[in-house]
Amino acid sequence: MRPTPTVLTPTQNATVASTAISFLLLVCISLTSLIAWTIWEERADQLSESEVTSDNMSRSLARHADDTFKAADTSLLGLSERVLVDGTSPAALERLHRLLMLRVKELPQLQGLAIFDKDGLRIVNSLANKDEYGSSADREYFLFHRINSNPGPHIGTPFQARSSGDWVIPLSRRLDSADGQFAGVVLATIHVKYFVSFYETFDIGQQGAIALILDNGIQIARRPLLPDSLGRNLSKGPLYALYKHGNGNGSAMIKSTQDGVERLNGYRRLNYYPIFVTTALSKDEILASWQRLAIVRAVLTLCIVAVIALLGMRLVRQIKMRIHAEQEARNARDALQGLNATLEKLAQQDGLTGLANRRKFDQAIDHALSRAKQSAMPLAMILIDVDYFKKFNDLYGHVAGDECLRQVAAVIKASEKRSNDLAARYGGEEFAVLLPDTNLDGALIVAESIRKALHALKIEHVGNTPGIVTVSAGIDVLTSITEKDSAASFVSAADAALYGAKASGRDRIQVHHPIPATGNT
Ligand SMILES: Nc1nc2c(ncn2[C@@H]2O[C@H](COP(=O)(O)OP(=O)(O)OP(=O)(O)O)[C@@H](O)[C@H]2O)c(=O)[nH]1
Repeated sequence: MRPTPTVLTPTQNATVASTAISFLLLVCISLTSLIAWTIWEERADQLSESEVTSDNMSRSLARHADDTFKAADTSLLGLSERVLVDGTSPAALERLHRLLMLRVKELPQLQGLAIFDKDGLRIVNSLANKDEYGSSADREYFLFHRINSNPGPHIGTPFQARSSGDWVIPLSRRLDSADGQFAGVVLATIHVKYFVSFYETFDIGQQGAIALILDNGIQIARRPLLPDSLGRNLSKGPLYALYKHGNGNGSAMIKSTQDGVERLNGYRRLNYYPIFVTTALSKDEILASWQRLAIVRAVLTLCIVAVIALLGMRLVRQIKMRIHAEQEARNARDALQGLNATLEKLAQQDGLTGLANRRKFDQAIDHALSRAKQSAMPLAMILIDVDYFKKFNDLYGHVAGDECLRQVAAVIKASEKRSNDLAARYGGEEFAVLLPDTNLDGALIVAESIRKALHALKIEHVGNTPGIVTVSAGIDVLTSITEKDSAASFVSAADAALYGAKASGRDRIQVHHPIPATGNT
């Protein structure tokens, strides 16, 4: 046996449609959110990887700068010792000059070495023509050592060497006489381009930057080397603030005050010298490959979401069409049921008078009989017949006869006082009234009221003795229903009474039992 299909109510159908729309929205939003979250996570990973790279580079560059300054500083210590031990006799200075030239050749970072006396006058230098560029009294490093008794190394602001015009970083130490008085300065100048060339060997992208910055914020080397890079004071910038307030190492995303580019800056302090190195990778370049991938992913995701949305909308449309079709089918079914009910009613109605027809009346008798049997209540029937109706038709015509029957029917219909009372056209000019729970007295009252009401209408009928249309009626009342009582016997008893009424002069009521007839006799 095929299972009966489940029919949903309109509310349930609407719920199905809205659930489908909600599901569709949920899928689209979830998918978009998931991809957006993944893309964002990948961005964070990319930045975090670059942070590690930048930190590693800063570490190795700090080590390189330490080694570079250390090698030069070691030479300065050796020279100081030599001057103190050998003195400054012409022969000693001649040996010293050769030694200085040798050191400069050995160490590629060195631009030159020089020793100055307490007045800043050159004692000896590493130049081939040792008599050139005799004084440094105006140089920052000389002025620094003259007033600072600290014997440690000093790294000053870069300047252009008078001998070559190259930018150099001065690394110097103070010379003290045997009695502790300022005796001069021993100086090593280090090529800025030595650092810059080294920094150029690293892959830091087109917009990356590497810088070497003194502890006081003065920049002493940078890649790329801009015209105002060297000697620039960065102590007011955000990177310097971070460096000063942290432990000397770290990283941060900072917008450069030098060229306006936003970069991820890793910074690290040198171990032996008051300098820190910073490696900056451009944020745009770090995120460039991520950005390309993110755009492709976003476009693909939007395409997928659009396809899902389109298919989903089609599905929802089909659901709505199905709901609509079901609604229409329901409406058609309701209309059909209404039509059936009308047909059913018409099938039980008399076309001329609108009263119940014979078929309906027969059904009603059966039903009333079984009810009366159960309830032991009386059941009455009145059969009514228009007197001399053949004559009426003959006198006034069939159409007038029909109209007369309609008027008689209306009078009889008015006798239906209770819901179970039923007035019917029994056939031709004969009518019947079924009165459940009604005894003889009640039935007589109803029959008499019909007869009188018709009198009151005064429908002319010259073929009838009173001159108006009258009716005769026969009544039968069943007080206690037995097995031998049937619809047929019930009707025939009433019919017999009606026959009696006709026979005894018409326009009267006769009861089936031998009870004296009432009326105008
Ligand atoms: N106009 C019209 N006449 C009908 C209709 N049904 C039955 N008749 C007529 O009613 C008449 C009944 O006549 P009879 O049965 O001889 O009875 P009667 O003339 O009323 O005489 P009594 O019943 O003895 O008083 C017939 O002429 C039928 O043609 C109807 O629907 N319309």
